[in-house]
Amino acid sequence: PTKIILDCDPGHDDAIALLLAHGNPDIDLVAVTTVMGNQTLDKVTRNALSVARVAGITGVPFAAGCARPLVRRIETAPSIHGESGLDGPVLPEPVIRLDPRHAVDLIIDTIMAHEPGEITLVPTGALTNIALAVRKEPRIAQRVREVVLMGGGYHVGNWSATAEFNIVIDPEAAHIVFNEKWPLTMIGLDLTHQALATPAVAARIAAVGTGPARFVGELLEFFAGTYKEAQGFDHPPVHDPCAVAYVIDPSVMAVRRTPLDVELTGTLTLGMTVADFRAPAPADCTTQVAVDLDHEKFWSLIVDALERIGDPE
Ligand SMILES: Nc1ccc([C@@H]2N[C@H](CO)[C@@H](O)[C@H]2O)cc1
Ligand SMILES: [Ca+2]
Repeated sequence: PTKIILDCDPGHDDAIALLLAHGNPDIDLVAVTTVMGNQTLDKVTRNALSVARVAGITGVPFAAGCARPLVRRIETAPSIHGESGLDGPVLPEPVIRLDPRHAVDLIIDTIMAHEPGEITLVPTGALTNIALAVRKEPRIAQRVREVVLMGGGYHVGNWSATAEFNIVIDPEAAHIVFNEKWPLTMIGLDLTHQALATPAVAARIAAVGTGPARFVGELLEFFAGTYKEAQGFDHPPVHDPCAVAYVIDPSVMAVRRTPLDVELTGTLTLGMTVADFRAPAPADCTTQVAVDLDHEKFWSLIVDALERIGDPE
């Protein structure tokens, strides 16, 4: 199995990414860290611990990270995720307790305790924790197997005309992460807007018939409502599990090697992830973007993970 650290801001789709990572046998979830974003740090952290209880995750360290971006003021997304950050289902009282370390230290300690090339970093929120980790311990840049992140978009924005939420709420952190020399796969909105939770998908999930499946159903019901209201989508795009799915089975999406960078001074383009598709990609290009999703294979991974999780309680 591939060992991953999931750095997240639950968030409806982060929660499903956590369930997928836990349920899929090809993933070894070695640590979970939280970062502000969809809601404040205390809320997303409490949400992560609640999802851990729903999923039956034990023996995995969870640590809270940064409560605000490196430079700018915090910005949350209650219009999509609600006041709690995980509105919809009843959230069970957490049973596991937080690791006492800061997320940045848990990330560094975990990577440095494993052999080079063993740990894959999977950020599905702002890149604040990841940026600070690689500044505090630069050696992680050559020890990490790869960074597979949900964020950005080469032709799509959702928090502005040109920028995606995870990137634009902390563009300086994103600039740091995108410019390290580690292998980096950007799973942006161009890809994740293909991961639509249609009624047929919701029906397949409901048919699993377990508590966690019902929990996901309630998440999707709320997410569908806010996505329709706030962004005019008929079905909600479930972004974050796409990053975990790529780690499980890279054939679930087509990728394209291309230089990437993050705009820090644009008026209309602040936080835009700029992909240079001019051919050929330079020999030293270590970044790639996801372009096309195998919808059927993706959702089957999620249904399979829920079937394997069963009813933990
Ligand atoms: N409108 C909106 C804002 C933020 C998010 C969160 N940010 C990323 C998508 O932009 C995902 O990680 C998701 O959790 C989703 C929708
Ligand atoms: Ca997220």
